[in-house]
Amino acid sequence: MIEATGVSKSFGSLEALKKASLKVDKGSVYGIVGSNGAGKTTLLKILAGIYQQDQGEVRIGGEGVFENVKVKEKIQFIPDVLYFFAQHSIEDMAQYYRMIYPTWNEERYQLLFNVFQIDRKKKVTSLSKGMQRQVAFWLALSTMPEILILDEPLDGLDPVMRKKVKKLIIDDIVERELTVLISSHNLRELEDLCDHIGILHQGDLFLQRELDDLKKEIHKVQIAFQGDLPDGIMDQEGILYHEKRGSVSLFVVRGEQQEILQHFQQFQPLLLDLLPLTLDEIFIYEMGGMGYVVEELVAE
Ligand SMILES: Nc1ncnc2c1ncn2[C@@H]1O[C@H](COP(=O)(O)OP(=O)(O)OP(=O)(O)O)[C@@H](O)[C@H]1O
Repeated sequence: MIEATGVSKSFGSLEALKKASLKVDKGSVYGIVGSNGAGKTTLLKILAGIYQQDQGEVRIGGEGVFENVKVKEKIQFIPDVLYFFAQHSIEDMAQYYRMIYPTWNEERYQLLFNVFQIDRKKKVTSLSKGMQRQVAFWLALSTMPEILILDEPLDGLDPVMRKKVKKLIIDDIVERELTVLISSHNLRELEDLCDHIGILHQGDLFLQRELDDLKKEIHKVQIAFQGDLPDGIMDQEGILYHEKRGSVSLFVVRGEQQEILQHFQQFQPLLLDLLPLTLDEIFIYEMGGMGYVVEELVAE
C-alpha cells in the first residue's frame, strides 16, 4: 500500500531524513518511534504528500503522492499541532470536508456525534485542546480514509476518549482494512496498536521489524548467585546491558531464548527468570546501541 525508497529531506544544511525506506501493507499499523528531532514528523509529512522529498520515491497504491489530489483524497493526516480555520464551527469544517472529500460519509459523521458529543455549532478554535483533537478524529474518520497518518495522535485526550478513539481506529482496521502510520512517544500505546515498528534516530530509520519478532529477539534475564558472578557468565554473545543489584543481576541479551537460558543455567544460579521486554525497554536498548545513554533506565 505504502512504499518509500531511499527518501531523504534536508532543511538547509540539516539532513532531517537520510535515505529512509519502508513498506506498509494494507490493513497494517506501522509505528514510528524515535528521539526528539529524529525526523518522525518530516517522514510522516512526506508520506502524506505535504512535504516533497529531496531524493527517493514514495508510492501509495503504486502512485506518487506529492501534488497528487486523487491519492491525497484517500489519506487523512492528523498533525501534532492542529490547524482549523478561524471562526469556523465544527459544522462549517464538516461542510468544507464534504466539498473536498468525495468519500465523505454523512451517516458516519452523524453517528460519530454519539461518540464525541460536542455541539456542532461551536467554533473549533474555542474548544479545549483535547476537544479540538476529538474534532480532528471526527472529521478524519468521516471521510472513510484508506490511510490514516497520525503524529502524536492521542496527546491531550482523556483516558476514556483515548480508549474510544483507539476502538474506532481498530474497528476500521478490522472492518475496512484501514492502513495506519503512527508516530508517538507513548510506546505503551503503540504496543497496543502496531504490528510493525520502525525506530528513527538522527534521520536514520535504523531498525524496522514486526513487533512480535522484535520482542522475540531480545530478553531480560534476572539471575541471582550466592557471592560474586561466576567467571564466564559474560561470555554469552549479545549481552547488551548488565547491572548488579545486591545478589541479583540483570542482563539484557539479544538472541534465541533457549540458547540464552542454557548459557545462564550452566552456572547453577539460585534464581533465574527470563522476562520479555516492553517496547519502552527495547527502544531504550536499541537507542543505547546508537549512542544514547542507557545506564539506570531499566524498569524493574
Ligand atoms: N520546517 C522546518 N524547517 C527547518 N528545520 C526543520 C523543519 N521541520 C523540521 N526541522 C528539523 O528537522 C529535524 C527533524 O524534525 P522532526 O519534526 O521531523 O522531528 P521529530 O522526530 O518529529 O521530533 P519530535 O519527537 O521532537 O516531535 C529537527 O532537527 C528539526 O529541527
